Amino acid sequence: MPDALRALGWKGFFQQQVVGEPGTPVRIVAVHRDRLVAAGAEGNLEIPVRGSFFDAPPESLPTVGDWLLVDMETSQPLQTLERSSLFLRMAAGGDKAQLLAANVDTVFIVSSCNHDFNLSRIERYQALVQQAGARSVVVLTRADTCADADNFRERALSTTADCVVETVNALDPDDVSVLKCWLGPGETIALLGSSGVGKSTLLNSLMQTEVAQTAGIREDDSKGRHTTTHRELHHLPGGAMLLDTPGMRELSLAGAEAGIDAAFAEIAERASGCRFKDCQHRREPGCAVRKAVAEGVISERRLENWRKLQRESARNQQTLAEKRSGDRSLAKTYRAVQQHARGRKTDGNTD
Ligand SMILES: Nc1nc2c(ncn2[C@@H]2O[C@H](COP(=O)(O)OP(=O)(O)OP(=O)(O)O)[C@@H](O)[C@H]2O)c(=O)[nH]1
Ligand SMILES: [Zn+2]
Repeated sequence: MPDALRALGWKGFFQQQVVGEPGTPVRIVAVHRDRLVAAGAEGNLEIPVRGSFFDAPPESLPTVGDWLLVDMETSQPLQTLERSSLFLRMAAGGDKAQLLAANVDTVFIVSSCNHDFNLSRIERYQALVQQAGARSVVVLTRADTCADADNFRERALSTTADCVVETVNALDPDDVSVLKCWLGPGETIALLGSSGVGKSTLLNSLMQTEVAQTAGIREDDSKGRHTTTHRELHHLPGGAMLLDTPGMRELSLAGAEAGIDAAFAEIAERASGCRFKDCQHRREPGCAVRKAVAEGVISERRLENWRKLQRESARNQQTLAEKRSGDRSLAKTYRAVQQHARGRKTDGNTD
């Protein structure tokens, strides 16, 4: 496996898909209206957005982070490789799923050790990341301004069973080096978190430079309007890449029951013991989940949040299904990453 490709995030999961296939692998690093910018073993390549390959529904088009096989003679894409993870949002108008990022390995869910700290919001992000097929690490900033950072850490740890939490002073490059183990060569990461929690600060410390300021460069589209469709993969000093797209802040939960259940595993597990298959865990007789709440095994707050997220996901899914896009394509779009995530869990393989 060539080192240049590995540095771009090429892994066994992609290698196994290209055996005997024509074309050269390249990774999409930016998506523009009229062209894609890709990086490959031989350097960067521009792929014009034209031809039948692009004549597809939005949820099938390549997005930033995707691996494509390209005919290097013509710069024409031949196929998009199956993704190890995939993030999407509802497009403006809410009738289409719009792909935002593919093949992200680890997402740092950023929150602060202060009054902004909100467990239910962290859980929403955990469900999103689970659904996308990536792994999440909760990063709590402002540990330096808080006397009881460990208390926040404990509370964050009370979310999912396999939750990983790090507390940092995001202003200090030495301190954020605790995140190094997720930042090895060829690893792709992304940041999620509300405004002001310290994402740009964290990125700056990770880069030890001031790159975050330059993200989301404005450019003119063909009608002379400014658009902020520039999306980017930044290279971090340790060899990892940070995928920074503005839309990552508006991720949607749609058709995400599997991700929500994975993020609330203790509820999903108990629910299989409920008398009714469609039990809402409210006042139904024989409800194993309510029983666990009464016994103090499941928190009432988490059950309430699980319900809220299931509602949000179902409502968005319904909107997509009613409009042209349909739920079948979304289910299909997600199926592969769910299978990959399950495979990774059972064999411990991160490829
Ligand atoms: N003391 C301290 N200040 C921090 C820390 N993290 C962030 N800050 C400060 O918090 C403020 C907001 O941080 P940003 O990095 O701009 O937050 P953001 O998440 O990028 O915000 P958006 O760009 O709005 O999404 C800045 O003034 C930072 O200096 C930290 O760990 N310790
Ligand atoms: Zn029940």
